[in-house]
Amino acid sequence: MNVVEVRDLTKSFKVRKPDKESGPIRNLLRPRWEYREALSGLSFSVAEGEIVGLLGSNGAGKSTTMKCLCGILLPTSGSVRVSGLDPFRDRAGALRELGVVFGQKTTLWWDVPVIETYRLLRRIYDVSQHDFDRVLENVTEVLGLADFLHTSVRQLSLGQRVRADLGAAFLHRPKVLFLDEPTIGLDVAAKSRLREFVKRIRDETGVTILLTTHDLRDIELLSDRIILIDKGGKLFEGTLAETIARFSPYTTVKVELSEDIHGPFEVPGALAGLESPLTAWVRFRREDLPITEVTGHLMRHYPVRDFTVEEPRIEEIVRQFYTDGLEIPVP
Ligand SMILES: Nc1ncnc2c1ncn2[C@@H]1O[C@H](COP(=O)(O)OP(=O)(O)OP(=O)(O)O)[C@@H](O)[C@H]1O
Repeated sequence: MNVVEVRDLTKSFKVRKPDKESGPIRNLLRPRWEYREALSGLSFSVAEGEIVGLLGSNGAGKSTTMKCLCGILLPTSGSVRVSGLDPFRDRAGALRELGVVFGQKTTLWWDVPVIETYRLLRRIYDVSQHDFDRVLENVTEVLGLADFLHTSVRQLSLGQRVRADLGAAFLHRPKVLFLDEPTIGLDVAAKSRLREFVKRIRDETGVTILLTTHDLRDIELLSDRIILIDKGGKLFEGTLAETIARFSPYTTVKVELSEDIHGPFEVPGALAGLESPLTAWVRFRREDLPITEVTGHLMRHYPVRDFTVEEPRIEEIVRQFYTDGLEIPVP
């Protein structure tokens, strides 16, 4: 079942059109307007229990999509549904179904202990004391909140604050979590802990997660599937394995030889060559040539001391998308 549905979503913003001919006073008093299209017919869906990474470079339309999904922005056209509800027209209903965490902003009250915000949220969401106690026990354990549940938010480290935010987003047991840059600004250890928590929450509760992030490790370690957007439209969507197969269909094997070879270094059906007298490489399309065939050929025909297989990484593919666009690489 799809918990998030986005269909032909467009969103335009009315913005002042700078008129260089007119002076600043005239621009202020008689502004001219134009429309900036942030989303231009975006469609995607997220199934129950999935973690999907929504990716795109700056200005691609990720935040605008998230805001439409939270009911903060009214789409210009198209539709969004969260658990079957229109988040703009039925905001209260939709908000019960979703929890939101912004890595850059907190939803917690700054001056009061974390537990006090949680108690207030219990009343806002009308969660029974029994359910609240059960979920609180669970998030405290999963997110490791016990040490700072009674500390005011202003005294927390960034990593603790984001974990407390995650707990707050989860108190009413939403079906969907929107995580907007959840690991931004965290150090390596805190990032890694937070990723573990997110994975554990999903595995233990089956919550559906839509994630935007610029951290490519978040994508690699958390997402089941990615959706790449650019200029407000979808460029590609697929599981991590599909993305790798589509955009990086080649594998490279680095070979260490135990002695010089006389003659060329060749593997049928692959590109291959010597890097130095005792090191060589083989590059081949995984779809055309099984790796066992390549390694078998190497072992039979060359004095191989060791070899390493370099599989493509999703991180590299997305990095390439950010820098060069989506071209299928040629070996
Ligand atoms: N309130 C607004 N008024 C005018 N234009 C806006 C507004 N919000 C977003 N935009 C424009 O819409 C486009 C998409 O912006 P959006 O913030 O959704 O991108 P993003 O993918 O979240 O970028 P980033 O990674 O930098 O956060 C951009 O061109 C942006 O300038």
